[in-house]
Amino acid sequence: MTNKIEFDHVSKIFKIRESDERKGGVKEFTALKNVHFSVKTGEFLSLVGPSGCGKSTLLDLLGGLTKPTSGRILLDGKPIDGPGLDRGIVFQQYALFPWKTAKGNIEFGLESKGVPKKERTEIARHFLSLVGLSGFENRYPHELSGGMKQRVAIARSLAFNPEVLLMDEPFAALDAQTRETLQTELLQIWEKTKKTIIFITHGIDEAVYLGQRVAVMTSRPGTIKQIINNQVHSNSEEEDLRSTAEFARTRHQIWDLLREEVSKAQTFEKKTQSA
Ligand SMILES: Nc1ncnc2c1ncn2[C@@H]1O[C@H](COP(=O)(O)OP(=O)(O)OP(=O)(O)O)[C@@H](O)[C@H]1O
Repeated sequence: MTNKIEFDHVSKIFKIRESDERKGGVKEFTALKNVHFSVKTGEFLSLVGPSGCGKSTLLDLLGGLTKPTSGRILLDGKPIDGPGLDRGIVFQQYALFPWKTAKGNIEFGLESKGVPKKERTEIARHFLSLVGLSGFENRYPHELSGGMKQRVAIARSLAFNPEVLLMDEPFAALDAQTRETLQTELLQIWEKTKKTIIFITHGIDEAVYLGQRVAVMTSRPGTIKQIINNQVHSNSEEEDLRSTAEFARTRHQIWDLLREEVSKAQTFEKKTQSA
């Protein structure tokens, strides 16, 4: 398998205002430092890390929403220089147009891409069916549950046929049962569509359930601490993956890597609050 995405020694420094207004200056804040890893075509990579370690920053860079301060991010060997339809992004908040139906929300983006009306409708129906929402196409967002809205958001991203799906805690706002259902559905969608997926989460269980590999980040400045090859999927065909010994072992391994980073991040937060 070839590399779809490569982070080549990427750092990101933000300029922030001094908290002491009298100083009137600007100081630098290193959010990501020397991030270096790659993702294969068709791979599902989960990314976990303590709060504030730079997960969303990393995803924003991949989405082309911001640029690295140093280093390069390559997509199919070419540097990313802005947003593009080759990358779909799904955020925690569904960001649907409230005045458009589920189908209308999906069709809207396709319209701006110049897809003819008949084709737009077919594509919207296909992806609504893929996310289990056939029959709900004429519902407005306020008539859908949180899980359904997130399904529409996923369908909308997939409708552009992106090669890469970037997901920033997409299930974090959902209740536990809906979250588990959507995780299973996402795995099925990934198997059917063979997209390259990078999935950010706070949940270790979610990371282990979904990712073929799980990348663990350090506390700030964020960098990749370790990438675990997740064997949970290869060892079990029929059982509930979450109850296997391999799942528990991998979960434990990731928590061991994270524990120290979470405590560093908490110490930093306390220091910042008391400064
Ligand atoms: N535009 C910005 N300007 C200044 N600082 C920023 C900016 N965006 C992010 N940061 C800082 O960079 C750090 C990383 O933020 P980011 O949102 O990427 O972390 P995260 O790991 O996604 O956090 P969480 O898990 O809490 O969502 C944080 O300390 C944040 O305050």
